Amino acid sequence: MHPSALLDLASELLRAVLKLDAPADGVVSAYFREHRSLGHRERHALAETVYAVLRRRLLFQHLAQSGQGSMERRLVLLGWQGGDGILQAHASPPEREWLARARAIDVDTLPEKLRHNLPDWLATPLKGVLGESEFWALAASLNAAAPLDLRVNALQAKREDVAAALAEAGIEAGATPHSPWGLRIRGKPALNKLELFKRGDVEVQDEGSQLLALLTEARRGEMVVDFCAGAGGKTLALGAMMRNTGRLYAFDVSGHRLDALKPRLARSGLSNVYPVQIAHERDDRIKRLSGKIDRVLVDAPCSGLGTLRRNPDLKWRQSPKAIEELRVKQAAILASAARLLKPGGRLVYATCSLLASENEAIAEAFSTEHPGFEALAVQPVLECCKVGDAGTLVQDGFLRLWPHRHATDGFFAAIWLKK
Ligand SMILES: C[S@@+](CC[C@H](N)C(=O)[O-])C[C@H]1O[C@@H](n2cnc3c(N)ncnc32)[C@H](O)[C@@H]1O
Repeated sequence: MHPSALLDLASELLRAVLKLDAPADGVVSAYFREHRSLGHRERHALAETVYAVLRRRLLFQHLAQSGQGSMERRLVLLGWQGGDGILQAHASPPEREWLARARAIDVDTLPEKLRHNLPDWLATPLKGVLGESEFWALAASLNAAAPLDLRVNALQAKREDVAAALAEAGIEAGATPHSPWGLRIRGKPALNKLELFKRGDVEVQDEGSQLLALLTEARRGEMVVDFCAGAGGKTLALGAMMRNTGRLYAFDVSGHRLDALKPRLARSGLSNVYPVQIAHERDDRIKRLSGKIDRVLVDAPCSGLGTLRRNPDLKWRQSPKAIEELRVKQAAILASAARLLKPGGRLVYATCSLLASENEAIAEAFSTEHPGFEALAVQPVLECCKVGDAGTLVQDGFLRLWPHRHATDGFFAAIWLKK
């Protein structure tokens, strides 16, 4: 690939992503499948450029009002992540002059919106709950890349042994501050060719997701349901907590997502997991298990706004109307999943949303409408699981993780005991 073509490819890819009619990661992957000759570094440059533009879209669109060439080309020049050498060699002299002028603008003098790069419907409630100065810390962290966390499969390996094996492979990894299974990797090395990855000793999983699985305190020999299992990130953690005993049902309406669980299951050494595609949350198969389950995790479909570091397109693809629809779904799924529990059983509701409307509001409404469930405070549960600094992870009895405070994605969780 001639380097001059890279800027053109980046513009073409950005045009496709900015249609915002499909998740950006899917559009980028499809583009790379169509352009097989692109090398690792070229793919990295294109993907990171597109993500840089998505993160600062409002600022860049403002700056790109001047200049020449297509809008996408100007946005690519502003967000380019493939090294300045390529810009020096392959942007035209007028483009380079324009870029120098744009970069010299003091962003701090621009209107708020161009500094936080969030839509109003999202910025307003976040400011409301965090206050002005913390809001800006959150906005900055949402516009940075997320760290790479691993979960060590406790069934097969010890965290310190995995860290030592990674160090031998030249990969620096330190224990995550809260999850007992977590390792945070320095940089973004390719992991899937490592022997310890292939044999299922580790999975890529944000530390926050690990904590959600931990809140179930799933034990040996129990009947457990992961109600919205998806590709099974949390299912795998639950299965390891159960030491590969008992029965762990992985429900989801998406067969496609459950299919993605299968190779991960094969690596994990787990044989206690039963993936089940359900038609909807009131599927007959759920009725049959009613009152028989010890622990239910509801990792509900949500706006995903806690993952903006990884999925910056969501802030442009989500809308208040879509979130209202999700809220109805969340309440329906939680109510239906609750029927599975036996007396003394535990229900965990979780999202990766930052919005109280998908979190506290859903949990509080459930408590009001279900007197047969007693809300449990999250902190003692975390302490029981030997989670460090548990008190810093909770708010009003719920788990509340924030990228700017905890370096995790944004997560919420609530716990109930079935009386
Ligand atoms: C947040 S994702 C789950 C992520 C997964 N737990 C993990 O750790 O990788 C939410 C999942 O809920 C599923 N879902 C949507 N509607 C559902 C329903 N009515 N019943 C069960 N699952 C549903 C979606 O297909 C999606 O996989």
